[in-house]
Amino acid sequence: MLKVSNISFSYTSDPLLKKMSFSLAKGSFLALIGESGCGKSTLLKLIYGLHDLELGSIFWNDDSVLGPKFNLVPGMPYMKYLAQDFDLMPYVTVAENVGKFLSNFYPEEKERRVNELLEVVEMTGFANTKAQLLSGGQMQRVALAKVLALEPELLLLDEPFSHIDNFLKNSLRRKIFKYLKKKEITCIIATHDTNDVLSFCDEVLVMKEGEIIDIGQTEEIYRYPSSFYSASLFGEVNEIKWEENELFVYPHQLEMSLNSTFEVEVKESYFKGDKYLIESVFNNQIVFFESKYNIERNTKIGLKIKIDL
Ligand SMILES: Nc1ncnc2c1ncn2[C@@H]1O[C@H](COP(=O)(O)OP(=O)(O)OP(=O)(O)O)[C@@H](O)[C@H]1O
Repeated sequence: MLKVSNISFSYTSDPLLKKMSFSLAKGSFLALIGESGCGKSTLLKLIYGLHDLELGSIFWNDDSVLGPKFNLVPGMPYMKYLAQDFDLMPYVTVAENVGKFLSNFYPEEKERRVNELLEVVEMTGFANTKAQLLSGGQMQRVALAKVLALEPELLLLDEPFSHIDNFLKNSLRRKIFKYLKKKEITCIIATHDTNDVLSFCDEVLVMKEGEIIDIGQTEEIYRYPSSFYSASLFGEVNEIKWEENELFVYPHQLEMSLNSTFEVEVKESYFKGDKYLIESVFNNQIVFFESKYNIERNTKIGLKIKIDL
């Protein structure tokens, strides 16, 4: 189990992470989400031991994570951290990069393992290509294979699919997360991509200005976000203020209704493939809802909130 207790950290005189505490069970996947610059990468680096904590402690089971002041080689041996810059050796092959941390003592076992991982990241055909000749997305896939090579107990991923095109992303994501579950590798993933979060992560931690503002099971946080900020990290959301009430409602939770007094005026329709996202106005507030069909600008439509959210 990972136990982060009361940690604080800053790069400058401004505090960045403020007394953060949470824990994560073995084998669980946690998504770190929050606006750019809120400290997600820094939190991953602290968990890995790349910076010294100012306050608090981080434990993986009974081992305390040590920063560079106390650890000659930064980074804890049973963890792997995939940074946004991939950290590949450019002049050696893909296979050598992936096998960098594997022992040469058992060459057949090493080759088998490298091939297995190249298969997971769908890079088998590039085994003998020098890393410098790869595209950004291919480099990212090799970097993923490399951090998996030694089967870490805790894997820390910083935007791991950001350079991978949509064509490949979905199947790759399914393969990687399935592999991690099978191996019971605990995983923390900093991401801006809600598809990483909703389908694959068991838990979500929402960060804002260096603090945890929501943490819990993914479905719970999605359905009952504590703020507009948390909800909007999952996509478009409406903050509907009505008399004394304030509600956070996703566009798919609204439906058209003939007799509703909640009447909006349509401003724009955005084609989304299987539906349109309609931008409308109600009491000077922007309201997004979904429609099967395009709706003309200035049309007045009654809406209601679906009972079964
Ligand atoms: N080595 C550093 N020295 C000084 N400031 C830094 C350093 N690394 C990051 N920062 C600053 O700390 C803040 C948090 O950065 P961090 O990369 O942790 O945020 P993030 O939430 O991961 O952002 P993003 O989503 O854009 O990747 C930012 O304001 C950043 O400029």
